[in-house]
Order: sequence, then structure tokens, then C-alpha cells
Amino acid sequence: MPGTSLAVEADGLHKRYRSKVAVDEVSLSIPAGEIFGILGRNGAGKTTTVELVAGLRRPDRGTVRVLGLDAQRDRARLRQLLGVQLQESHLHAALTVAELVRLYGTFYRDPLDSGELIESVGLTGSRDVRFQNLSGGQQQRLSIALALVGRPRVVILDELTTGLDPEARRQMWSTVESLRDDGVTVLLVSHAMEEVERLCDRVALLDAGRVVALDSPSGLVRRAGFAQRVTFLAAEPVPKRLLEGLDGVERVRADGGRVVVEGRGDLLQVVSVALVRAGIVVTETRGEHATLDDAFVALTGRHLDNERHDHERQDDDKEALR
Ligand SMILES: Nc1ncnc2c1ncn2[C@@H]1O[C@H](COP(=O)(O)OP(=O)(O)OP(=O)(O)O)[C@@H](O)[C@H]1O
Repeated sequence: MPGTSLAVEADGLHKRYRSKVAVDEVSLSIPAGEIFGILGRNGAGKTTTVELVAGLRRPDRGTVRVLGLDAQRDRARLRQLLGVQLQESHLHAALTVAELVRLYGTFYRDPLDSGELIESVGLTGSRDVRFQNLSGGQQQRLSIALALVGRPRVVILDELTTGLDPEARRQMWSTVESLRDDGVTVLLVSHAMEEVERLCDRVALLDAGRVVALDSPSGLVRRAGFAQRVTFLAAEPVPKRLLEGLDGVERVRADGGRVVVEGRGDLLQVVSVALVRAGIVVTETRGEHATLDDAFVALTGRHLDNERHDHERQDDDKEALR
């Protein structure tokens, strides 16, 4: 990328744990100032990838440069420029929030003001609470504060908002947006599509250790192959031909007892009118835009949210259409 300075350059990263290949030939080029997402199912290799980028693990093959520094050889210098919030933090349980923020501040040349930082992650009321007595969500906020205390130029956030309530989640999102305003590069690991769609300039979809697609969120959504989806439950099987002949309809299928119509244009309106005219009674009608999950399904045949979808029943599909 001529003319653009790269914050992260990962080339051909490969990491195996015994017989398990966790990261398989992953290459990433992330320009400075970008919010870059890594999205994938549990076990896809997201955490291992960012641990390799942070120099916390050594790749079996491949190289990583962060702000021009080698992630392995230049670790000491990189530590001053990189902030890392990983899923599991091993912090001194007996220290309070304020003590931990001040302690971590001493590792850096020009740390943020501890009071302001604690306030920005919503922990002012808990500043004197020991780490061991914080709730999971509070521990999470603290780990984000500790990733930011050294004014890093590159920040790695792993599962930024997992376990946070909606208000705390929005607060974290605006913290990330203000990092962007300051020109900080953010590497954001997530399996929350909404978060990635809202925050990220570009996203790598990771599956089984490989990058299966890399694009802007809207560019990825286009790979779903359709723009709109309407789903509903019908009292009796719906003639497939009725729906397939409608304007804008590209695909009609059944899923878990629901009828699913995919296509483009004003699909909800077109489908609803046709069903009413045909005298077909339906309930729970929903109109949705295609999502990153739809793109992931189109690319890999599986849903992003393995926990929610792997248990879905597939055997009653035939009932909904005729
Ligand atoms: N220290 C380790 N030893 C052995 N196997 C590991 C280790 N860490 C991760 N793995 C395995 O490597 C694969 C990738 O794990 P990783 O944690 O990078 O994935 P992830 O996408 O971050 O998953 P999650 O969303 O569940 O955090 C998984 O199959 C995992 O079980």
C-alpha cells in the first residue's frame, strides 16, 4: 500500500498446538488508524492470531511487524506502543482498581491520568474495590483501562464487550470510537456481529485458522448473495411456487418450521401482500437485512454463532412448504 503506513503487517502466520493447527497461513496488512475486526466462531483461531501479533506467542512460521517493529525481536520497544486486552487477565487479586491502574501506568513513559481513565471506563464508583471483588463486567472494563493506560498507538481488544450489559457495551464502543478519532489502530476480536458492523473499517472472517474473507462490513454482507430476508410461520404448508414467482424473490426455503424468502427490493411488502391475496394466514413475520452471519454462512456453510445455531432442528423443514 504505497503512501499508507502500516500499523500491522502479518505475513504467512502459522501456529500449531500439538496436532491442532490454530492459525493457518494468516496474512494481514492493517493501515495505521484503522479499526480492524477479526470475526469467527469459537476456536477459529482469533485469540491465537492476536497473541501472535502482540508477540505473546511465537509463530511456527511467518513474521509480524507492528509499527515497523518485529513482534518477537523488538518486544521491549513494542510494549511501549502496544496495548493488549486479552480475554483472561491474571491481575493481582488483592489490589484495587486505582492501585492497578497506577501500577500499570508506571510501566509507561507517559501514562494517562488514572482518575480520568477510570472514569472513562465507568469504574469511578469502584476505584477502591479490590480486583477479586469486582464483577465480571467490571473486571472486563478494568482490563480495557489497563490496555489503554500507556497511550498505545496500536490496541488489541479481545472480546471487548462479552459479559457487559447494553449500557456498558455502548460506553466501550464510544471509547473505541474516540481511539479512532485519536488515530490509534485497533485490532478488535469479536464474535458479536453488531459490534463489528458498527465499529470496524474492515473485517477478516476467520474459520478453522484461515482468513476466508477480508473486506469492509458492507462488502462482506454483499457476499451473502441477497439483500433482504423475510421469514414467517404459516398455519399450513405454503406453495413454494407462489413465493418464487414474486418480484425480487431469489430463493425460497424452509428452516426450522419457518418459511424463509431471500431476495431484494421491498420484499416484506411484496411477500405480505401475496400471502394475504392467497388467503394464507401467517404469524411472526419478520423482515431483515442480510448480516455478516449470512455472509459467513454463504462462505463456509455454517453460522458464526455456533452455540446458538448448532442445536437448531433441521428435520421439520419440509413441513413449511409444499
Ligand atoms: N494453549 C493451547 N493449547 C492447545 N490448544 C489450544 C491452545 N490455545 C488454543 N488452542 C486451540 O486452538 C484453536 C484456536 O483457539 P483460539 O483460542 O485461538 O480460538 P478463538 O477463535 O479465539 O476461540 P474463542 O472464540 O473460543 O476464544 C482451538 O481449537 C483451541 O482449542
